[in-house]
Amino acid sequence: MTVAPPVQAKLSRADLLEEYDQDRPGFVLRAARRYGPVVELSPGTVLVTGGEVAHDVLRRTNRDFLMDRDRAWRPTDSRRGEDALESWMSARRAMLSALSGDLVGEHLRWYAGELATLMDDWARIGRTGDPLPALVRLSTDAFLRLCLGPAAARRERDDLAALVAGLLDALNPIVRSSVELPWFLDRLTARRRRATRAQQRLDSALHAVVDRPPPGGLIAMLSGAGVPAGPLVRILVSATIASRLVPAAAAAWTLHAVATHRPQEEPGQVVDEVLRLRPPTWLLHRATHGEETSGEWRFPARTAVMISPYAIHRDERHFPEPELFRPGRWTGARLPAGAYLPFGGGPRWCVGTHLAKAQLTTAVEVFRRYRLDDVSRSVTADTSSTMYPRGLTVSVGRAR
Ligand code: HEM
Repeated sequence: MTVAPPVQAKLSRADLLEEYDQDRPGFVLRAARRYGPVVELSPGTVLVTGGEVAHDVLRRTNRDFLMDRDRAWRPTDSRRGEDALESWMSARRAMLSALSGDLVGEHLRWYAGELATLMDDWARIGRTGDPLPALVRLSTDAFLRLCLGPAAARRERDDLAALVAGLLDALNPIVRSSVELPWFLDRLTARRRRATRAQQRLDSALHAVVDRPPPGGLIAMLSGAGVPAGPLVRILVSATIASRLVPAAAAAWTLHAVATHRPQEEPGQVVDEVLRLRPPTWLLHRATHGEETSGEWRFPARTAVMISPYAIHRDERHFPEPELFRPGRWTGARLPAGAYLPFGGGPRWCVGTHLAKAQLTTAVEVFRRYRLDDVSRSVTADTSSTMYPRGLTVSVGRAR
């Protein structure tokens, strides 16, 4: 027999949103402690904080749990069998394979050099100020250079970077808000029209590149592998957005961890521990269209499912003393599926995982060459969309 997730006690939807907006990660952790792995926050919205259920939901994405965040429940093209989904999945297979090959080796050498130049600049001043904007510029530029190839002119990358930034600026008020309008109202709002225009500008710039891809880059490689222009542009839009703030947030948390703890463990373990405590994508979203069950839980039709890697990564069964930063815990670690999800899971796990982990490991190696101290007054986590550090300042001494 299956049961519906419990309803969060006696709070109106407005009260719930207010409590959530005051301290989103704290809200999620309290809900996990109070109600267990699955809780219905309000009718139609379920929060998953248990790794086992999260793994099952992610595994069944594209079939039973869809990528839709659209509360209007319009017909979706994110379901198995739809042409748009099939072409997306085939483009992502091609991108995954390209990003695990030779392309990344040269890229990492360039990335290490750029990051060292940035650190040298900071060392000259003696401190970073807020490091996030510079890290955002670096991660955006890094992915665009990978796309266009090392020979492409700097100006071409800068032009595309401006369009990516424009689209994210336009999307920001929409994704940061905890209130979602029904689609027929949403599409009439000025903010949605602005986002649509920004997306069209980026789409057409990427189409122009895909029509005549510069040699030696990811786009030329994917075009050469037969990925059609339409799906290629779609996945490039998604990847250019995904490779801007999220990897920069991860790099900023890594800088913070190295400056605060001076960890001596393997760089890869340091990265795993940073992403455990500070997963930039700290909430994942899925939706049911029909009624679904997972283990003992029943998810009614048209449920918005929020999955919290942030809470899942604090499960004491797998991570004793979970709030402590302890990279050594990763030595010989064997975790059950769903216990660690910084890059998601199931068929829609992050396409950039290999690239992102390699960049972060490189970043640990570069950061360690400097004398770093956390001199921030207080560092808090901004969680209105991606989890990134606010208030971080690091004092930077010259390379030893
Ligand atoms: C530390 C850095 C990164 C983290 C923590 C991260 C995390 C994630 C997560 C959790 C998802 C799954 C979202 C979901 O299930 O709803 C995702 C998806 C995705 N990521 Fe990343 N990501 C990172 C870097 C990158 C980079 C560098 C790229 C560039 C290729 C990238 C491209 C993508 C794309 C295209 C998707 C969508 C996949 C799909 O829907 O099929 N990510 N990322």
